Amino acid sequence: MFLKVDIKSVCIEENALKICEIKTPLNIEICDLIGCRLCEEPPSFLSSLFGSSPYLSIRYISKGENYRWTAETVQVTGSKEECGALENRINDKIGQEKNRPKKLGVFINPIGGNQSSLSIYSSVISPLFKEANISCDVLVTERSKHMIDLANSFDTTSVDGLVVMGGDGTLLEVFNTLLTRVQKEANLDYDQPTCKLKPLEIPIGIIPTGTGNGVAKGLYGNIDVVTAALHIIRGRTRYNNVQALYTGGKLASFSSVIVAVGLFSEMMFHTERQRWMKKARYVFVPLHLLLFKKQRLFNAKLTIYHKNRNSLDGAEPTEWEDAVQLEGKRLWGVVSFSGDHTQAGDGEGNYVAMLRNGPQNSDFSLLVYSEAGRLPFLNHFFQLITLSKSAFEKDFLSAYTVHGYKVKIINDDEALDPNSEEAEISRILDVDGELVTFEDGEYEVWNHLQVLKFYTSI
Ligand SMILES: Nc1ncnc2c1ncn2[C@@H]1O[C@H](COP(=O)(O)OP(=O)(O)OP(=O)(O)O)[C@@H](O)[C@H]1O
Repeated sequence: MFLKVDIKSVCIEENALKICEIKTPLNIEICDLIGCRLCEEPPSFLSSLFGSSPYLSIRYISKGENYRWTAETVQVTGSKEECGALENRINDKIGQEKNRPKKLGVFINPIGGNQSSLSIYSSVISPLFKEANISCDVLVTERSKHMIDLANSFDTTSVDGLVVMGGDGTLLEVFNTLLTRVQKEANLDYDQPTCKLKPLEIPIGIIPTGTGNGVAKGLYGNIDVVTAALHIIRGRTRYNNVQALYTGGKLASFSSVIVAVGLFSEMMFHTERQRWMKKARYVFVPLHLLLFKKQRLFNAKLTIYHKNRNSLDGAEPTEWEDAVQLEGKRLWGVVSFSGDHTQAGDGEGNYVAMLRNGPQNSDFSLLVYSEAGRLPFLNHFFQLITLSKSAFEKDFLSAYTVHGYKVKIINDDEALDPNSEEAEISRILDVDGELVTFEDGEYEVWNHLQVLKFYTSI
């Protein structure tokens, strides 16, 4: 929306900028102002005769349906002195918004999703950050895993926050590196699942330009890049939980979306090999596997941990209960994802509910799949993507809310050539869309509360 008003219809109050004498008066909260600047009409014949007319361009956040935010403009006309005075008052007010970042480290994966991160940064994100008076240190990856080096050598004390442009995989590389570094610096025994981790204090924002953008959906309610940038500009933050994966007695990775073995890791393995298909591989590979390939079932011992029910309310529990042990059942997959599936309803916004309620709740969702018909599974798969409640009510699926769990694969196929593709697939996990190998057929996943701080206002 573009609005042109006279300076006399604008007034600033304690918490809001008001624009009256228009059809629908505007009440813009100070925290929703992006920035303002004094401009002059470009020189013309008339301006050379009568002098140029200055105006103040005020940019603000407008909140639409489905959590979609846009950047709008009010053009205020008046004398140069009046406009200059209003500009100073607005900028003073914005300056009092203490949460707002002034300098950001921007980490860009140029090949994620549609490979459009760089052009989105220069045409959309950088101009918005400039309007908000935010300066940026920009780092762009040149190869796979380069983000880990970039994050590792980045001085996080030189900025107020970080911005990741890419998908869940890029975000994972950044926070895996930084969160692990924090634990090392604090000298914590972070390879122990019950070790209380130190939070990563620097806030992270995500501009969703990957293929899988699950975290952004949970933080902003959609994967619109402008909405994401406006959340970052506003500067409000929230701590989120992470899952931590342990194998071979060590911490192997954190995760903010999904840890999966079986059908989902097999899908990710083949998806990675078809990168040339770009985004289409995320449709083609799952369909091909589900419709034409034999289901790879496996035996596993699964141990589920709940919070110790004897622990005092609110106190961090120090012991854990073995609640369920599933053994001897032929499984197709074991999948955990951050957030609580019982918050699922109908529609995209549920990602928000799932993650928003997460930090107070120490549990996360675990799905255990047994053999399923192809079509019922496909139906489930698409319901799962939209987080529909009915996705979790299937006879081939057991859904739990857990604090941690352990999987021990019981390999009954001794004849498997250890160098074969089959064997390779049986040793990998899908962690936020990245492939991670686990050792001796065994791994554990535990939830860690409020250790990552994200820019979000919802
Ligand atoms: N410049 C680069 N060249 C090649 N690979 C890169 C580059 N930068 C990052 N990567 C790799 O991209 C992957 C992360 O991609 P991300 O998940 O952010 O986007 P995506 O489109 O969702 O991912 P993917 O294409 O893997 O599904 C990581 O494996 C990372 O190592």
